[in-house]
Amino acid sequence: MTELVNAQHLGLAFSNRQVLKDLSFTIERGSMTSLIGPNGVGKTTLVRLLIGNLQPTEGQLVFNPDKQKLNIGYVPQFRNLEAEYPLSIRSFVSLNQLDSHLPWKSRKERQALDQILEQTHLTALQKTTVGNASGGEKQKAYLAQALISKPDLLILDESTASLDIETKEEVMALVAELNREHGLTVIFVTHDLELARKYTDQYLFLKRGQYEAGPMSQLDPNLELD
Ligand SMILES: Nc1ncnc2c1ncn2[C@@H]1O[C@H](COP(=O)(O)OP(=O)(O)OP(=O)(O)O)[C@@H](O)[C@H]1O
Repeated sequence: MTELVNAQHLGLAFSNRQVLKDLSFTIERGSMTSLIGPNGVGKTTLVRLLIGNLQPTEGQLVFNPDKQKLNIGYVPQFRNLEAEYPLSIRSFVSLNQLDSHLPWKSRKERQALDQILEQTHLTALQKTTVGNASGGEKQKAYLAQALISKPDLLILDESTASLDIETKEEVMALVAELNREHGLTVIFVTHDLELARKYTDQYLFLKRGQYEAGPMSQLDPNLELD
């Protein structure tokens, strides 16, 4: 595996409040890492650093290949879209397709859409309006929308919270399949240690002023968050 992200002695302070301190870790290409830790410990702050909308106050984030910013796919916590939401799943996914500024889709863009819909098992549902899709289908549509821009890294930010257990599993099984078959690199921000253990191979555990990182097999089996 090659490194995608190398965080070197990262620190982040908001005015006089130090949130992250001397944080060093790597994210390998094709890995699935759970970002865990109690409420308020700095997980969102770290995500904002990775996305590039905050700059570290100490240390640095180095990307491989060397660039200022990664192309990040981001899937937020599930938010329901009402039944009246009129876009089809296909159109919804294409909202994030930034290849051209033409008012119509090129053949290449249509093919890319077909491919993502297939990879996320949404082909048969592509004409369904998002408003009429189930919770799991909606979350898969958000996932497909994040993937259409071919991100270097997919961040699932509590993306399974507030879904029922079966749907959480369905979404994570799909992410794991995308990781296995297409080498997708994933950071899963979660409080759900069961899902983290089942679906991800690495962990980064932020504690107040400290952290732990390593293969998931080394995470304390008795750990409880919050
Ligand atoms: N823009 C900001 N200005 C000042 N303080 C901030 C700012 N953003 C976050 N913080 C503080 O930084 C700390 C870390 O917040 P952050 O949202 O990163 O935690 P978190 O681990 O994501 O929490 P949760 O699990 O509850 O989402 C908190 O004490 C928060 O109040």
